[in-house]
Amino acid sequence: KYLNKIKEEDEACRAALQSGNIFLYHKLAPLLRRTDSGIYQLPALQTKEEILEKLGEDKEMVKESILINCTEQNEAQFSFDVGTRTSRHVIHYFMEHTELCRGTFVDLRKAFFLLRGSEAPLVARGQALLRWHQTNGFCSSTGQPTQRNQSGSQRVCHSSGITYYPKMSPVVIVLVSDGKRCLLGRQSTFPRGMYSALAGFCDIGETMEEALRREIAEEVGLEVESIQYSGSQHWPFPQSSFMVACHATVNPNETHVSVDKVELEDARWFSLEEVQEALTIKAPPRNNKGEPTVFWVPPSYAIANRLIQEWANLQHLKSYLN
Ligand SMILES: NC(=O)c1ccc[n+]([C@@H]2O[C@H](COP(=O)([O-])OP(=O)(O)OC[C@H]3O[C@@H](n4cnc5c(N)ncnc54)[C@H](O)[C@@H]3O)[C@@H](O)[C@H]2O)c1
Ligand SMILES: [Mg+2]
Repeated sequence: KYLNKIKEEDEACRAALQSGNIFLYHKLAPLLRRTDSGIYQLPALQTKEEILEKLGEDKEMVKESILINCTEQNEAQFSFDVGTRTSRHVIHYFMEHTELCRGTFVDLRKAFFLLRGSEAPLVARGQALLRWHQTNGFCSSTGQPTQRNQSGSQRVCHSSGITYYPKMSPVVIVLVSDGKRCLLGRQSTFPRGMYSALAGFCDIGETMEEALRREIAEEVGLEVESIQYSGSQHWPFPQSSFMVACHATVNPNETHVSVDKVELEDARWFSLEEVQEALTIKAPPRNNKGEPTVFWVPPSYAIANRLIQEWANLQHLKSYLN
């Protein structure tokens, strides 16, 4: 309820910013702090904190922070990108003084690896909102500048009256099984050796089930028999996607895979043993060119990993019951 209030009411949001926590980014790369015990955290800065006070007149810019969420104690959480402003003074200040907040700006993919628990989705959400504001400054109907509200939950074109809201693209991601094996594929852009569950963007007007059946038919030429929903995830790469994750089965007598070579470099069936081995790999061994040398699957922060883990668990349960 409180989150909704500060999202909608400019005055309440300005007040929340006074005592709220701010997470810093530089050109969409979040600031992380390494603790003495070697754990990485998201440093939550306060508007009154030394580093922000030192900005002098530019301190006003902090008012442009975007509301991300609030904690259970009703502390508002904001994101602020120091790298997008023309003021070189500010950018240099932060790049040279990151030690003041005992941290460094790191690429979001790396941050996903380093952070634990709820901090990874929080940092992704902060980045997604900043990215959306940075790319939606103009109305696509009139070409006029759009104005944000204080929280950043929307932008309005006062000339056309159109209100724009932060956008996600729905994507269906599916782990196909024939009862004994699961189907994984890779795009040529994936790191070497990494295979993942198949995924695809939903077309306008499609249901999730229709998108799933179409993607599997298009990418590997298989006909899905049954679908089971597993979970969902916001995915910030390369832009905000809303990943809907499912398990699906095919007829064990109709498992011939016909790979669409435009979309995928390869797709094939993997046994439980192969999958189990891949799930134990935290960082794949690499050759002297730095390329992974074994079959591995996406890391635990990706919902593909959860699908693969669930499938392996189910196979275990089945063999135990037999
Ligand atoms: N979190 C995870 O575990 C996980 C795992 C696999 C893939 N993914 C993500 O799923 C997404 C979709 O997977 P895919 O690449 O196989 O999709 P896909 O099979 O639909 O193929 C991508 C193509 O779809 C078209 N397209 C249609 N609508 C689009 C839109 N809104 N944005 C971008 N392209 C669009 C483009 O031509 C693009 O080249 C990717 O962004 C990928 O990062 C996430
Ligand atoms: Mg795909």
